[in-house]
Amino acid sequence: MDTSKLKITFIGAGKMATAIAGGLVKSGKYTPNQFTATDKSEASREHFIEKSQVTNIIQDNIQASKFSDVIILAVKPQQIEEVCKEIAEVCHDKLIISIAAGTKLETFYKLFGHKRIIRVMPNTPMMVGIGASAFSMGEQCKETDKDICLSIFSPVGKIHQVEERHMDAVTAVSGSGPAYVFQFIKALADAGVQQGLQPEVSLDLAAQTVLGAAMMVSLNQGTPEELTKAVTSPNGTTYAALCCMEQLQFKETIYKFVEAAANRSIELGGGKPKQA
Ligand SMILES: NC(=O)C1=CN([C@@H]2O[C@H](COP(=O)(O)OP(=O)(O)OC[C@H]3O[C@@H](n4cnc5c(N)ncnc54)[C@H](OP(=O)(O)O)[C@@H]3O)[C@@H](O)[C@H]2O)C=CC1
Ligand SMILES: O=C(O)[C@@H]1CCC=N1
Repeated sequence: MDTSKLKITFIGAGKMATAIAGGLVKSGKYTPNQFTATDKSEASREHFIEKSQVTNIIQDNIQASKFSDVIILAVKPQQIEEVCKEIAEVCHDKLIISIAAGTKLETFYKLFGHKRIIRVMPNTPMMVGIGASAFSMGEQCKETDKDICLSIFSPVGKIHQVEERHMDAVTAVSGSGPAYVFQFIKALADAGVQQGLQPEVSLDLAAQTVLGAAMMVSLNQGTPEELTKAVTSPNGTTYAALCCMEQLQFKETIYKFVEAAANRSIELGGGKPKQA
């Protein structure tokens, strides 16, 4: 679709809005003047301008919403209600996209008095064009609204449509996921330092290894199991490490922290976490 005339407002210009706007400008699919952003915090406003190249940033949420076609709600879940109540009167004819963790479509229906809302769970690697996101459509969304949503999130990564009941799982896997991977990279690099490597060499080797392995999965070079097998020589170094990982319950540990994130997403949406 032709997005050249689309006007988009971010309410909240923090880390995630910066990643989306910055990634879209870098992709060349949008120009900085198609975006407006608002933020209460001066530090966030300055960071947003510096990283996204978008300079149209103000403090008035109503003004910023009035003249845009799409409003992206990018404040923390705890700030969503206040912001929606403030801008609802100028949003009757707007497509609303929320990226807030946990907050349900039903909540937005009540706050806006219409159902032209899309819930998206993005992630910060959008800043470098390799995001992963999923979305669920509100009941009054048109097919063109889906096209608009795809035109915003697909230039900066992959996007999947999911049923809303799966949004907590998406949040726990790909929304929070970059943090798990950063922790893994840091630990792998630190372990390399412990084995005698220079810190910058070890960090580069660790990051490049994660990047390469992820690319192999993403480009369908094999299943993770097949690709693991290809690295593992009989009774070799990888085999020794994999035995140790199994003993340390590596997989079970991942299940547990992903469950903790999903449960927190459920709580943020006003629900009761699932029992383990
Ligand atoms: N960070 C991530 O990786 C991801 C975040 N999300 C979701 O995105 C949303 C934003 O997260 P994130 O970018 O990390 O958060 P940030 O805190 O970085 O950004 C939110 C910004 O909104 C500002 N703000 C608060 N109240 C208002 C208001 N009334 N009007 C305008 N601006 C306001 C905040 O200012 P102040 O700090 O002064 O309150 C802050 O600068 C959250 O709902 C989160 O669940 C989803 C996927 C990934
Ligand atoms: O930590 C959070 O709550 C947000 C949602 C997903 C990633 N960051």
